Amino acid sequence: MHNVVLLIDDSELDKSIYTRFLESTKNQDEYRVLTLEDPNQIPQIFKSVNIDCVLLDYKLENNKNGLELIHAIKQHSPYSGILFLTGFGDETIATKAFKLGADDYLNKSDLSQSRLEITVKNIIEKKQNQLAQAKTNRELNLLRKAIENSQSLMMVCEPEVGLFITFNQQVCRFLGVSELAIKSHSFMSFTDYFNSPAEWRKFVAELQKKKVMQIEANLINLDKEKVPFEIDCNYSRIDNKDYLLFSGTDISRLTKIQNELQTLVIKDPLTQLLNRRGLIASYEKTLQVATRENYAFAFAIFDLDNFKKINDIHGHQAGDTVLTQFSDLLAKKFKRALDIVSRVGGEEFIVIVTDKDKASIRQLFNDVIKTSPAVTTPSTTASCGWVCVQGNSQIKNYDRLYALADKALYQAKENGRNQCIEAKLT
Ligand SMILES: Nc1nc2c(ncn2[C@@H]2O[C@H](COP(=O)(O)OP(=O)(O)OP(=O)(O)O)[C@@H](O)[C@H]2O)c(=O)[nH]1
Repeated sequence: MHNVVLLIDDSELDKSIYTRFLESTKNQDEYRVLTLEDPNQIPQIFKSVNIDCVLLDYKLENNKNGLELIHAIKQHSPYSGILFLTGFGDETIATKAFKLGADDYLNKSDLSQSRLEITVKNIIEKKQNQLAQAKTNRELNLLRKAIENSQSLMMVCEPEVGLFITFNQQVCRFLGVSELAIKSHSFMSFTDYFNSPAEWRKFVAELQKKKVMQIEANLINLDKEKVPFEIDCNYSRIDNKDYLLFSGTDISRLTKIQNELQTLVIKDPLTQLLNRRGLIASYEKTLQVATRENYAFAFAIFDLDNFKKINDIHGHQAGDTVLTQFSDLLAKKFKRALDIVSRVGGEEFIVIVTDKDKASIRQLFNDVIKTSPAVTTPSTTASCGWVCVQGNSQIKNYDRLYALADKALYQAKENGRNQCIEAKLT
C-alpha cells in the first residue's frame, strides 16, 4: 500500500523535484504524489482522498502563504502530517508553522532526496501512531463509559488479599461506601463466600489455573443484607503484575422467582403444607437420620371424618376453612426439623415423625384426634392410621408403609371414626 503525499507549492520546478524524489525511493510505489493547484480546493481533496502527508510551501501564488493553510488542513484531516517548506531559512517562520500544527520543517536550500524521504517517512509514522493511539483512547473511553453505565458490579482486585484497585460506581452504590473507603477494603470483606484467608488463597490458585470462572456468591450491601450475585471471575497478568477481575450481576430477582417456583412445585396452595412431591423429596432424609440414630419412624395418615357432609351442608368454602384449620393444628404439633407434614389428597394428610420411642409419638397422634373438633369450625373429627418402624431390619419403603397405614385408617373409620389405629407389623 502506498502513502499519499500532497504537494501545495507554487513552483513547478520544486514540485517536479519532490515528485521525482518521492517516486524514486528504494521501495517502488511507496509514495503516490498528488498536487493541489488551488488552495481553495482543500476541503474537496481531503474529502475524496486519504492524505498521509502534505508538503506545504511557505510562499504561494496570489500573495498567499502556507501558514494560512495549516489550520484548514488540520481541520479537515487531523491525522495528515504537514511538512512545512520554505526557501528563506527563517527560524521564526518555522516556529510559527510548528505552533500552528506543522509536524516538521525543511529548508528548501538544503533539501536532498534522502532528507526529504526520511522526514516524510517519520512524519507519516508519527501520524499513524497518533491515529492508532487516538483510536485506542476512543475505544477505551467508550469501554469506560460502558463499564460506568453498566448495571453490573465491576471490580479489579489484587490477588494477595483481594484489595480493591479499581471499580465502577455501581460498586460504591451497592456497598454504600465512598470510593476512598472501598480502596481500604478487600473483596473478601464484602462476601460470605470465603470463610477464611485460606479459602481465599485456594480460590485465587484455582482461578490462576483456570483463568476464567463463574461463581454464585452473596455480596453484602450497605444494609448488611446478603444479595445473591453471579460473578464472572478472571485472572489477568498485565505488565508483570497479577490482577483479579470480577463482574457481578445481581440475581436476587431470579433467585426469588426460582424459590417461588420451587415452593409452588412442592407446596399445597390451600394449606401451605408440603404436597406429595414435597413429602417424597423430604422422606429419604428423615428416614436416613431415623435409621442412623435408631429412632422410631412413624408414618401416619390423617383423614377428616365425614368431610363430604361439611361441603354439602356448609359449602365448599367452609370445607376449605376446615382443611386449613386442621392443617394448622398438624403444623403446630409437628414442627421439629425432621417432622414432615403434608396434604396429599382432598382431606388426607400424611405425617412423618421420628422420636426416641413410639409412646411419645402415639401421644402426639392421639392429641391431634382429641383437639381437632375444638380447632375446626364447623367442628370436625379426624381419624388416623399409622405404622411405626425402628431399627435397620424393618421395611421402610414408602409404598409399603403407606399401604399399612391406609389399612389401619380404614379400620379406624370402620370402628366409628375419631380415633387412631396403629398397624401391626407382620
Ligand atoms: N372444601 C374442599 N373439599 C374438598 C377438597 N378436596 C376434596 N374435597 C372433598 O372432600 C370430600 C371427601 O369425601 P369422602 O372421600 O367421601 O370422605 P368423607 O366424607 O370425609 O368420609 P370419611 O373419610 O369416610 O369420613 C369430597 O366431597 C371432596 O369433594 C378441597 O380442597 N376443599
